[in-house]
Amino acid sequence: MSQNLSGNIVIIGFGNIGKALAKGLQNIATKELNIIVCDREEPRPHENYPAGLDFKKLTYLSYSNITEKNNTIPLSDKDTLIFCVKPQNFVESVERWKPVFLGNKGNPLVISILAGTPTELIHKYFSYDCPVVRCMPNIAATIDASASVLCASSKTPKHYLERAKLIFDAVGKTWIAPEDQLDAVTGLSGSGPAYIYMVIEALADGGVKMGLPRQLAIELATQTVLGAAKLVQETKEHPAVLRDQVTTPGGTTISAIHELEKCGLRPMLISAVVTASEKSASLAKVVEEKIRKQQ
Ligand SMILES: NC(=O)C1=CN([C@@H]2O[C@H](COP(=O)(O)OP(=O)(O)OC[C@H]3O[C@@H](n4cnc5c(N)ncnc54)[C@H](OP(=O)(O)O)[C@@H]3O)[C@@H](O)[C@H]2O)C=CC1
Ligand SMILES: O=C(O)[C@@H]1CCC=N1
Repeated sequence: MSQNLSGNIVIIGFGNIGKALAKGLQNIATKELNIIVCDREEPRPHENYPAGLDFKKLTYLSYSNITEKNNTIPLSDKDTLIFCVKPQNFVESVERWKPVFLGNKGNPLVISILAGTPTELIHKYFSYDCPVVRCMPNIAATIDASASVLCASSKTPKHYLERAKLIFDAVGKTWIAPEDQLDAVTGLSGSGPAYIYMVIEALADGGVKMGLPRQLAIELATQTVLGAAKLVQETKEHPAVLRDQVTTPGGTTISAIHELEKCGLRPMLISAVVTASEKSASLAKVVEEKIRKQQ
């Protein structure tokens, strides 16, 4: 897989997801494939970094150690820029980093993982010449377990989408989907890990309430979520079929399911995905407004 990737992969924005991608991608770094990360500031000692992140496998650029005057790193067609900043910081990040990376050598692939930001806006503000791919990964990229969904802009030749897929294949599983599904993907698998952490925490609290030690309760809740997810993935059974296999007639599980139905677990999770998808779609306006003010 990694033999087809070469050049530079530049991650702009070294926050939560930027660090996760850097941690995942450092494993495919070679003499021919450099991973460059860019943020406003130098790494701060008190910051949280993913376990195993190795700064020696990365080149780190900050506002203070690179300036347009003293360094430019013109990227070519075989290089890739991945924007990992918040939508409201996209315009500022283009202003700051475009002069560093866009010389006259070529047009790198530009990947945006910004929630809610259409490829058309990336073209409009960054470049109409560069190929543009939009991707929604998730935080499990840190351990090569991301669910990532990709789409290319209509102007982008297919082989660039294939390159983007190779990059995200290195940090988990990937799917290709039409761009109009990316907000729904964001509400489901982009934000989804947060919902599952809440589920794990609440299950563990239930165990603690019933007398289990906290650490054991967290480990059991985690393994239960992992095992249940793996069973769906490996058997490809509908989740309802697997749920029925746990639900012994007159047993414990059906009593709990009755309680979950009364409390509205399913409508609650459906609403969570819907509201996060709608919020994602609304973020395009934030970027549009920033672009309008800049022009
Ligand atoms: N977190 C997640 O699980 C996922 C996030 N995303 C998307 O990724 C993007 C980032 O999210 P997240 O990592 O959570 O946010 P964070 O705030 O954790 O990270 C953003 C990082 O970008 C930095 N930054 C801001 N402006 C610039 C700039 N001009 N140049 C370089 N770096 C800059 C920020 O620095 P500073 O702190 O100084 O502002 C910060 O370190 C968002 O668009 C989000 O929609 C997509 C999928 C999953
Ligand atoms: O919360 C957010 O906006 C980002 C997008 C998906 C996950 N985190």
